[in-house]
Amino acid sequence: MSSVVVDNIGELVTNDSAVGDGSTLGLLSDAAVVVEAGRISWLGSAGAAPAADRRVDVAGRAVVPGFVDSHSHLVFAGDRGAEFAARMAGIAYDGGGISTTVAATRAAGVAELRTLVAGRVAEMRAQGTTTVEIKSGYGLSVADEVNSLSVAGEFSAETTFLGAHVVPAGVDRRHYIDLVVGEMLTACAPLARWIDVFCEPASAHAFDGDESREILLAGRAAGLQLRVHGNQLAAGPGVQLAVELGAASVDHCTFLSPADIDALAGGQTVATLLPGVEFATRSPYPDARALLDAGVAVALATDCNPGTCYTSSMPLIIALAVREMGLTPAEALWAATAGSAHSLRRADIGALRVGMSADLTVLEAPSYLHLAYRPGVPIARALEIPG
Ligand SMILES: N=CN[C@@H](CCC(=O)O)C(=O)O
Ligand SMILES: [Zn+2]
Repeated sequence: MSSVVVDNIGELVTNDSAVGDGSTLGLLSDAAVVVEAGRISWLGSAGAAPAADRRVDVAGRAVVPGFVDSHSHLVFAGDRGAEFAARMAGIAYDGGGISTTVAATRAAGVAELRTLVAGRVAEMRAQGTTTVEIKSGYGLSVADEVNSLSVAGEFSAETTFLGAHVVPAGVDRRHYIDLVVGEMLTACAPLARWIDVFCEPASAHAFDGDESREILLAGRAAGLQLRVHGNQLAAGPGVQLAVELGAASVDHCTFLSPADIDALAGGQTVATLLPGVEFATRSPYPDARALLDAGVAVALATDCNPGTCYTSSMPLIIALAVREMGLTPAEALWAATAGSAHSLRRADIGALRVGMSADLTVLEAPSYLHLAYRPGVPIARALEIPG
């Protein structure tokens, strides 16, 4: 079997406190990583690396675990730049613009959607993301949700059925929920690992607590694991429902009550924060410090979508988490890698250890600190390891 040594790593972030400096990030300086068949077979001091068939010299750059973007809506067509401009002029986001994207996505064929998603995934990889979760949710008919998930599955194993994104325009609410938990779920479950629901109290577009519970339980009965969009537009039932049902993740968490934080601290559900959304909707940022100080597991993701946050950049999200939510640079990097992997219940990504996937991101920098220190500068890229 052919082996590759990635050598001359100035600073290696492993996310393994058992190695290196003993910190949560498990920092090693002057390090090397040996890769065989896509897995890490050795890592340690560069001088002690075993012989390998090929060598990639990263010339003293920092290497971090590939970013895990655990929340994205990449399967869409169309553009909502004008909606963004209106929001910057003071119009609040309420989810109503989703119907614009649904119309454009339905009008696009599978081939066009495939091309669009391929471009977005390539854009993410060029910025250091090595795993991306991809949701449906802009089809909202049986055929269009199936098409969206089929395309998503060509690019990721982390596919999420989000038929319960909004009630489509002109469709009776109860009729649509029956479709989501019935024929649509039956058709989509074989194409997805996860089910998600946009849960908001008293929203014209999203689903309330009882509706969300019904949809999530139906998804679980169909073999899907649970994720929730919760507490994005207002405080509400999303977070506590997610914890009660043992969802892997509740995402947004923009408006949290003390009881929400207590529930998260006592449960198994990761709080996935999406600060690009607050940035692009002029909303208050979630109280990340309160979550971390309460011992809640926190992840970071882009939420890349055409409405609330059209960025594919995990480095931007890390910079926002540090500057706007008070995470330390180390907490932010951990949340964007190990934290997000945990939110996907994946033990093979998000850290660099022997046996784990060799998802390495190289930085045009001597230290991971530059991810937040140099916002907007394209310093991160997923490392291509020669086969
Ligand atoms: N809130 C629900 N869904 C997306 C936005 C969808 C859109 O506006 O197109 C989100 O995560 O913010
Ligand atoms: Zn989302």
